[in-house]
Amino acid sequence: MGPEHVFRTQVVGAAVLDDAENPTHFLAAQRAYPETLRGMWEFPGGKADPDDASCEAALIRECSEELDVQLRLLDEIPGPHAQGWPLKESSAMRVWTAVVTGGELMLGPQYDGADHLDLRWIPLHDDGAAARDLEWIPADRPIVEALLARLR
Ligand SMILES: Nc1nc2c([nH]c(=O)n2[C@H]2C[C@H](O)[C@@H](COP(=O)(O)OP(=O)(O)OP(=O)(O)O)O2)c(=O)[nH]1
Repeated sequence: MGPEHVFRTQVVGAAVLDDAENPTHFLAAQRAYPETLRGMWEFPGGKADPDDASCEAALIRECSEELDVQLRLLDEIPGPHAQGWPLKESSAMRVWTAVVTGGELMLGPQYDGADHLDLRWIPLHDDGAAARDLEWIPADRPIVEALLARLR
């Protein structure tokens, strides 16, 4: 896929950090559906709709709907395409670091959302061991590496 490839579906994802200045953990979410992705870990987010004013607005909306929290976006983790990181032939994801500015994340057994089986804070300063140990959606692995490299 060359740099001119157009991805039909724009996905957006958040690498939610526990702190903007001195992050020690980021949030990973375990997908509940579809069956082929069930149990795999991802960045919370979803598809941008035509109604969203921007990808940033889409990401804030998705996280409000799915996680019931307000996010402040920090920096984009730039992927190899203008549309971000390729997921499939037809889709790519733009990813931002972010912090929670409103609401409260429900983790572990308290989490009752339909989209995820589990939400977990993953430590950043173990050389990426805990992050790499999760069974990520395969397309997310390079994004995880870029995140770890950026926050090292
Ligand atoms: N949210 C998210 N989706 C990802 C990641 N990696 C990855 O390959 N994907 C894929 C899975 C899905 O095919 C697509 C995102 O769709 P989604 O199901 O999360 O989006 P949505 O909430 O708008 O869902 P829907 O209404 O269409 O069900 O991108 C990731 O890290 N986060």
